[in-house]
Amino acid sequence: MSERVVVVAGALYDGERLLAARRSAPAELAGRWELPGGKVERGESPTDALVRELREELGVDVALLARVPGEWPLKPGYVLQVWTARVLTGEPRPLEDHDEVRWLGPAETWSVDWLEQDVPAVREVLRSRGIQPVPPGG
Ligand SMILES: Nc1nc2c([nH]c(=O)n2[C@H]2C[C@H](O)[C@@H](COP(=O)(O)OP(=O)(O)OP(=O)(O)O)O2)c(=O)[nH]1
Repeated sequence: MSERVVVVAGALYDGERLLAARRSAPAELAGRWELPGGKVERGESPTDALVRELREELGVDVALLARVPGEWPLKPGYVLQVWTARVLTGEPRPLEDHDEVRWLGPAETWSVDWLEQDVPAVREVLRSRGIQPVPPGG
């Protein structure tokens, strides 16, 4: 039986602004926006994995703040878990898997083309921050 793959992602905040990252690969996801992160490796804790992924992908050291309640299905066998975080050192830049990063103020949250599977997670991130979750297109 195949194991469930946990993908961990960061909702990085700078004040009220949330960081979105545009994927450059694989082809079917390229151009769409996501919360940066990656797969938890065998023997690694989800939080260690997230700190590692954000260092590799964005060149930043982060402090994780809180787990956003819930988890969201991605492709079959994959689930997404999200933590809010803030940058301790570095300025996020796209080093791996992404070709652009953007800080989004509350009114700009839905101005990027999020991966469909990320939309409920982003909505929950906003709710956990006490921001009225205006739906995409709303
Ligand atoms: N990081 C991340 N991945 C997501 C999100 N939404 C979503 O469907 N995915 C998918 C894309 C990938 O198929 C998978 C995560 O893999 P990844 O490629 O980011 O992870 P990784 O760095 O550990 O992978 P790898 O390149 O080492 O294989 O989950 C999201 O918000 N963040």
